[in-house]
Amino acid sequence: MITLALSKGRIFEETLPLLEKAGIVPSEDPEKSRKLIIGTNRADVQIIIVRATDVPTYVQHGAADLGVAGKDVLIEHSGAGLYQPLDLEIAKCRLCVAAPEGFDYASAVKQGARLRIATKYVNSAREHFANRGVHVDLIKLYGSMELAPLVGLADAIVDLVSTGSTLRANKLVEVEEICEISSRLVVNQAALKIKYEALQPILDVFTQAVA
Ligand SMILES: Nc1ncnc2c1ncn2[C@@H]1O[C@H](COP(=O)(O)OP(=O)(O)OP(=O)(O)O)[C@@H](O)[C@H]1O
Ligand SMILES: O=P(O)(O)OC[C@H]1O[C@H](OP(=O)(O)OP(=O)(O)O)[C@H](O)[C@@H]1O
Repeated sequence: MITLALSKGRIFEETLPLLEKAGIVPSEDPEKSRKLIIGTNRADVQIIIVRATDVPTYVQHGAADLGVAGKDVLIEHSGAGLYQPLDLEIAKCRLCVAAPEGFDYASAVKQGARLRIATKYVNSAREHFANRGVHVDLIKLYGSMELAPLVGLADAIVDLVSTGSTLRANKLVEVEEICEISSRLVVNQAALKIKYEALQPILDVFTQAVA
């Protein structure tokens, strides 16, 4: 049995066409079903539905043989035991620093001010501000980062931006790009050896599909 870990929403939807090319069709839609283990048209392939941030953990421990996870998630996770053979170029966005429209971020940085930064991405944020020599207090949040500066919890945020509509709706502006984000295939290193004959054809199809 091959077990693939996916999160509901954009990762599941954007991975579907790749799976189809590999001849794998899920037998249920995770948006409609409460099942966490979904079968496929192939008796030897199943899909487990997990939180996006949990995908690397399931694959690292071998509870899933492979999975799809955003680079943002992989940077925050240690990545130990994970083979990352492929950028699938799906779920594309960028990790950014954003601040309220009226906040002069550049001069605050120039003056050496200590900034309060709210984010789910503490490792990425810590590294970014350390590289730039900006003093920050990081405030860990688990979602809706855009709210933090609006209610005085933070001066700025580090979050994902795609169309920019969430920032605009909350009167925030992007002040720095940290890195581009897309989702990667992650494979359990031991599974790749033990289940090579079953896994390699799937990896090959995915590789061709994104070439
Ligand atoms: N607006 C976006 N546009 C494109 N890709 C995005 C966007 N937001 C997030 N992503 C990418 O898709 C991945 C999955 O996002 P999703 O919103 O499904 O989960 P999440 O809510 O961030 O995670 P969790 O449920 O664990 O808190 C993210 O890790 C990121 O790589
Ligand atoms: O620049 P935008 O296109 O507005 O996308 C950015 C938003 O998307 C993500 O959130 P989340 O995945 O929770 O929201 P979504 O599913 O509505 O994109 C991210 O945390 C931002 O809030």
